[in-house]
Amino acid sequence: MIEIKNLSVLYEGNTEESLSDVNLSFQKEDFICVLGKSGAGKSTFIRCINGLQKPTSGEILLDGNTITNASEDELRKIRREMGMIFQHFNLIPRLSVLQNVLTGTFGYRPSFKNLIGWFSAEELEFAKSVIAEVGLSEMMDRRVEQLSGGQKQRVGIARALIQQPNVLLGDEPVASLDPGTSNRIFTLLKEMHERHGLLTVINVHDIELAKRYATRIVALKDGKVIFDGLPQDFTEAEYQETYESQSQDYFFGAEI
Ligand SMILES: Nc1ncnc2c1ncn2[C@@H]1O[C@H](COP(=O)(O)OP(=O)(O)OP(=O)(O)O)[C@@H](O)[C@H]1O
Repeated sequence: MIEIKNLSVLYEGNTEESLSDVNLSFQKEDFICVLGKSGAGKSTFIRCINGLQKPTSGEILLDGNTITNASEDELRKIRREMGMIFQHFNLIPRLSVLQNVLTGTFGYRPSFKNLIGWFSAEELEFAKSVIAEVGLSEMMDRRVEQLSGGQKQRVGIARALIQQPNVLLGDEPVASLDPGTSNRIFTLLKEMHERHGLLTVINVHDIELAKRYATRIVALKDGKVIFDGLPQDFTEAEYQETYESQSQDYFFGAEI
């Protein structure tokens, strides 16, 4: 579904590549957690997939169509296929849950409709159904600034779902949340992955979450893929190589 071929990124002014000859192939069934210490290249990787960052060399294909060399018009279509969730949610604080979720349709509606804020009855119904899916029906009209972090991320997920994407990308979506809330958000993401057949690729710092929820782990170090495999095969040795430090025993001592 997504093919990543010889992907490299060298930012202007840097001497070291931030991604270096990355080759990966992702399928619809994958729920991928991307691990790596700070600066390993995780955000750059996600930004390349959704076309926000142009690689220095290499190519990314979505269902056989180039993302890397797409025109602005093609890129707009490709981005509609890809929902994105963020660490800091990127919501509009003074708008309601419903209004924020509806902004997820802006990429594919005529701009005059966005300007006057006109939505059809079907669009409103669909927005309400995705809000129900993330468990926020009771809060539909509440301003987003009044919500907790976990609730805000649920709005972020609903805003991605309203696009009816085939791919969901997340750049550290739980980094600002406590462990219990992070687990609940991952449970929701896994449900959405299974229910909607969404290829999911998420950067995460928390290895425990990755081991619990991912169907596949990709680890980056200095811009290179150093592990691509099943969560159970990401053991102490892989942890040490990825983070250059020893893991806490409980990660590997117990079944998680
Ligand atoms: N716009 C940029 N210009 C120059 N260098 C950049 C830019 N963005 C990232 N880098 C560099 O690229 C490398 C990878 O950064 P990236 O943000 O992709 O890593 P990361 O794994 O997501 O880190 P973190 O977990 O801290 O967010 C780092 O060395 C970083 O300094």
